[in-house]
Amino acid sequence: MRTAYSVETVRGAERELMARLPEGALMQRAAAGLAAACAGLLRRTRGGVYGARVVLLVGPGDNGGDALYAGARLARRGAGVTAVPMDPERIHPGALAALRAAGGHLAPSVPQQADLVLDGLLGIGGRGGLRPAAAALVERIPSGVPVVAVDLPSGVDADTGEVAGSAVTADVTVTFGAYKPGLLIDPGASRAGAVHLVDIGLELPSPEVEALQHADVAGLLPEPTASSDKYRRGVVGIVAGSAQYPGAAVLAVAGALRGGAGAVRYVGPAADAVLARYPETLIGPGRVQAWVVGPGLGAGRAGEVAELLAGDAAVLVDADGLRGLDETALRARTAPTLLTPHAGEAAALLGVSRESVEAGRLDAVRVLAQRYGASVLLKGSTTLVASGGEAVRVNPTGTPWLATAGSGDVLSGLGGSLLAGGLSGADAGAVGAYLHGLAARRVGGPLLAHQVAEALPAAWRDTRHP
Ligand SMILES: NC(=O)C1=CN([C@@H]2O[C@H](COP(=O)(O)OP(=O)(O)OC[C@H]3O[C@@H](n4cnc5c(N)ncnc54)[C@H](OP(=O)(O)O)[C@@H]3O)[C@@H](O)[C@H]2O)[C@@H](O)CC1
Ligand SMILES: [K+]
Repeated sequence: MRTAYSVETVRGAERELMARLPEGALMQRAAAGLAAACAGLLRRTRGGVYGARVVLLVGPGDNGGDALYAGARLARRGAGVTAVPMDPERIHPGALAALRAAGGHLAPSVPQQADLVLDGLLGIGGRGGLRPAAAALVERIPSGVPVVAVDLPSGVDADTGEVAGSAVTADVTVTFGAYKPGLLIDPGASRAGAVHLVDIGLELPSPEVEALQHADVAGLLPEPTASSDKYRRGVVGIVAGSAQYPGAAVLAVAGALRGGAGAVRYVGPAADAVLARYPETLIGPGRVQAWVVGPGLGAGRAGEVAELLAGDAAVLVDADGLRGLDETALRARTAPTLLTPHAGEAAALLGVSRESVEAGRLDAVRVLAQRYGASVLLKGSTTLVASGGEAVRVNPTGTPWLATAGSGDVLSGLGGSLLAGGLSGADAGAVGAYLHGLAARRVGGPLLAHQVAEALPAAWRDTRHP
């Protein structure tokens, strides 16, 4: 599991640790880890540190201090180090002295000949979009030169991954003490490059955000045992499709058949289309452990959704099923409920604009989960899953190719199948999103939704081989 902590939590842990350590010790730990990561990168790109041209972009706070101290360490190993301050009047004095003592120097503008650029403009003290002086330096980063972000790429909001205006795009981010949510959530995540965590000894409470990894998923997947039969492995029922959208039913069944349930039952007007493609499907009402309701349902079928939500099986509600959901009925349920909106559907559920959901996805998914008393999977470039007061799960396996017709239908069937296999709403959402993304990456792009469903068994096996 990869865990991430808010700025407030990191600052709290940092205060506690600092009180027990000599002054400046934490910054030295950070700088040592940063310099080691830079030296490793320079070894890979040009064979070593000696003679390398290193440029430091230096902000007014401790993030700039980290960059300067790391620059001093690289200078002592023979690099030529130039520091470009955002504001020459505000620069960490001790760190600047250390750089100068090691042979580094200050320059007023960004040299265009460089082997490595360190972005030490802003770390967890950054607020809002980059101010003009910072943005001007970022614009001058020479293209084609590797960029290492110090703690996080400047311009990325540490707590949410939001980017207001310009931001650094790094090849590597060396982060201190803990991952920050903004390194796992887009658009921040895609600005961070490969993230390298330097342990500086912080003691942290439970995380605000987490991302499953292969081993976590493998541990949660419902595997059959010698005593399993198809009913014990769970039956998932699919209420999807309409005369207008029969394909949604086929794709939801396609996902459900690959999610580990022992049987898939289909209820709705697209039975012929479903059977033609998947003769394994049971047709018509019957007992199930979990329902999937919504994909391709069309308008005017809210009664069917309400009926399923009044029952005692787990329910995954997607797409058209999400229209006009009754908050009180949802909150009264005792079986797992998983809602899987995209940003537009989430906006309708919250009564806000789509733009405001897109701009604050972490908040939106938390509020939805709280308001509806359900687990909520918010689809998007980084899919998020929230449930009660638990850490929000960030899916690390997505690919932009998944933004294609029908891929959400496959995900809903898969998630329902995992619910039928006994997973909680949050686990079914997070594991479903993970496998779905992994399967899509296996297919590559451009992809078709049914290919993602077909690649699910291979993705499932992949989680066993890290
Ligand atoms: N936590 C830890 O355990 C450890 C933390 N360490 C390091 O300390 C870093 C945090 O340092 P920090 O608190 O000094 O804040 P930092 O990120 O340098 O920025 C503050 C400065 O930026 C400015 N500023 C703000 N927004 C801006 C904007 N949009 N555009 C432009 N400027 C903006 C703001 O200006 P002001 O608002 O004051 O005018 C202020 O001067 C952390 O990320 C890590 O690298 C390690 O050394 C040790 C272990
Ligand atoms: K930075």
